[in-house]
Amino acid sequence: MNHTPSDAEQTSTAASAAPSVPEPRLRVDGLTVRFGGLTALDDVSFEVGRGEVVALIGPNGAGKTTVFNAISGLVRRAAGDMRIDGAPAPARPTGLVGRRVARTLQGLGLFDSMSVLENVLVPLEARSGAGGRGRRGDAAEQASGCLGRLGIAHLAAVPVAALPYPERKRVALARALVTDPDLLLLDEPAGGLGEEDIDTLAEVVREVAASGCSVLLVEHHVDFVMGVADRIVVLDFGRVIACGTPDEVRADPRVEEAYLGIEPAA
Ligand SMILES: Nc1ncnc2c1ncn2[C@@H]1O[C@H](COP(=O)(O)OP(=O)(O)OP(=O)(O)O)[C@@H](O)[C@H]1O
Repeated sequence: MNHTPSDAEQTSTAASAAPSVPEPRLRVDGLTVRFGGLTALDDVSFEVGRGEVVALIGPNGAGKTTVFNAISGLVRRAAGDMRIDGAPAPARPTGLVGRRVARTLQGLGLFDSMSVLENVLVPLEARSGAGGRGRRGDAAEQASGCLGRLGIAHLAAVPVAALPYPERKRVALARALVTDPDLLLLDEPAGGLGEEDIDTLAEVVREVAASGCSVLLVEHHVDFVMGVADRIVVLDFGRVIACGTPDEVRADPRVEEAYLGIEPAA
């Protein structure tokens, strides 16, 4: 007997034949965070794909750092779902262990009395616990390689306290990159840097993304963001007011009004 497939069967066959779409590296869906009576984030949704650079921009107090803190499990969500490679993001920071997520901090958070190399070894030693001799050797090699990648290998033995701010920022970036993360969260990476250092930073971010690592960055330096981001998410008063390519976001009158400081045309 001839069998003509029903619409439902056709749809089901088409669905099973369709190539599976990989999960985004990070999916934030309906994220809401409250501090007492203040709603710092209100139903925020966006994604970061694999090897994609996404920038979060917005005025002071818009909620950018709170997004990072929520992803890191440092603040409690009132609502929303967050997934890293399809698995729920942790509710506590310790839940990030083993998740291949690294973050830099606005305040850098370096150990000033320790050398550059010792600082960059910290996450590797934390990962391997006490570690055996062999693993310590591997870690030192890995850390030195990372310092070389960021052009600061010659500073390995220098105490961090003796370094000028731009070099300290490179150390903080090296400490995040040394664990070879799949998702890198950069909190104001260009802040306090001169033009030359910002150009170098942009190159590093592009290289990191080209290697498959996804980058989510919070940044006020608009030229850096426009040059390095594949997509930009604009927050204002805890809500997403625009999302798109740099050109799309630049042309959006809501963004000009809220953030870029240009009066929208009447
Ligand atoms: N731990 C906290 N307790 C109470 N309020 C907080 C806390 N953290 C942030 N906020 C408030 O939440 C809102 C969002 O702050 P957040 O630091 O995320 O903004 P931001 O966009 O990163 O700002 P900036 O660009 O100045 O760093 C602000 O009104 C801030 O005062």
